[in-house]
Amino acid sequence: MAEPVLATHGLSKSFGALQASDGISIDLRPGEIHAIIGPNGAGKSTLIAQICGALVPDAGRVEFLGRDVTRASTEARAARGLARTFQTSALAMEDTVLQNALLGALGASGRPWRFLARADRDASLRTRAEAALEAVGLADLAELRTAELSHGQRRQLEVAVALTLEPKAFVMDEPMAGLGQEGSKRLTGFLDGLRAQAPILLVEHDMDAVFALADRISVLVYGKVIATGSVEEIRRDPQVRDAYLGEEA
Ligand SMILES: Nc1ncnc2c1ncn2[C@@H]1O[C@H](COP(=O)(O)OP(=O)(O)OP(=O)(O)O)[C@@H](O)[C@H]1O
Repeated sequence: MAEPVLATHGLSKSFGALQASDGISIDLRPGEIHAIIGPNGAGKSTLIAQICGALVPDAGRVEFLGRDVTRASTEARAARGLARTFQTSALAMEDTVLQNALLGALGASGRPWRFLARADRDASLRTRAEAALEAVGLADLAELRTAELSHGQRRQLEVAVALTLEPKAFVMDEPMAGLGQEGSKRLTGFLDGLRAQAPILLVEHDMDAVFALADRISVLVYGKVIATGSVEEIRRDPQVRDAYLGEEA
């Protein structure tokens, strides 16, 4: 089996008496979408925060591309290719779609921010930004103000910004939230193709999307992984049905 791109080993994190992560070991393999599901308060966001570097675990390790990054900063992990997407606030709404992509490309280039004013005249940055927009299907909307994009298109733009960093793995926190049925369906189709660029660790409540996309699913309950398996294995698992899926599956 291929080496995992990203892995946690026994991650544990408490808030006072509350054990939000309880010895979590999961991995993300090349080319896959691994979905993390579980009821509200199960610890999904806490897990992602430790994987991306926003929270330091009490115990356990995070490995990315074969290296221990448990103590690395969020920025250091991002620079190595760990892309956390769907923090909509990161987009500059009054700027154009292309300017947002250029901002990502500038960040990726490591050039100082004072280059920003001239970024659109820099051929290499522009090429990188335009290629990312092309990849997510927004090339035709490059000159539009970002505020004019639909919610779904903004999420695609966030992926484009991430793509300028040439990510080795995506971590996505509820990308379908607020999209509506049509938008979710379109984004599902888009993410389906994106896994070829880099594997995706996907936290999502939308079970249609999860069942359509996931190669593997891990179920988190009270900070513990109670099951990991294929869509079929998870749908059939009596413990999972009890704890989370109920009759939905
Ligand atoms: N900074 C914090 N301080 C104290 N308790 C926290 C903190 N962050 C999270 N928690 C608690 O840890 C538990 C796990 O929360 P977390 O947000 O990780 O769950 P979640 O699975 O992402 O939930 P949701 O699906 O509602 O987003 C919850 O009981 C939450 O109240």
